[in-house]
Amino acid sequence: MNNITKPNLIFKDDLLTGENIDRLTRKLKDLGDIFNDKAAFAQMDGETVVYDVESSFPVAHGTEGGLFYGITYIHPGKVGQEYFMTKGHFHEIRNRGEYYCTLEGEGMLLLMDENGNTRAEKMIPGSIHYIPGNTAHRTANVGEQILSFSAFWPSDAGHDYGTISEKGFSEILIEQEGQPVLVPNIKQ
Ligand SMILES: O=P(O)(O)OC[C@H]1O[C@](O)(CO)[C@@H](O)[C@@H]1O
Ligand SMILES: [Fe+2]
Repeated sequence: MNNITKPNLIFKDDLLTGENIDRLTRKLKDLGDIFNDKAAFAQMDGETVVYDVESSFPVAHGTEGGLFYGITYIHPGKVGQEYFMTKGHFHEIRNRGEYYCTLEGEGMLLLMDENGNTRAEKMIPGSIHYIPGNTAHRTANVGEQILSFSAFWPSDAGHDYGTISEKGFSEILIEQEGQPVLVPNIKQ
């Protein structure tokens, strides 16, 4: 394998044409509970798009043994010191894992286990990230352009947003002196 040149991804758009495609846009007004700086949030336009997700569902939701594919595009921006980021979730069937592959931009993937231990992985174009089962995941755009990444997850995984929307992650990602830094979440 050492001498093989890895191909560029060429399926970025092809899989996302045709039937069974879902397109979702999340705006600031949909994400009021995830940002800690409520004063900064209140000053911003709720219609601002934070991220778009295009997903391909070749089988019905809940089908055991199938796989879904999606691309998420997170716009650059911050609410106070916190970067624009996804809602974040555990999977409804907790032990289901997922892969992310970064396409463009610069990001951080936050991973939190069920004991509340949070860690972060840097996302750069081409980086591949394994999200184990029983792990909440959230992605933040820490760059100045769009962060896009593809995701592959089991069609029976489902999304559980409840825990995260209530308590958040145990650590939050903020900009300090121009750098992304994880700090304890006072909400917990
Ligand atoms: O579902 P959230 O937390 O808004 O984040 C969107 C991302 O998560 C997924 O729902 C899958 O885990 C993808 O479709 C997308 O990459
Ligand atoms: Fe997921």
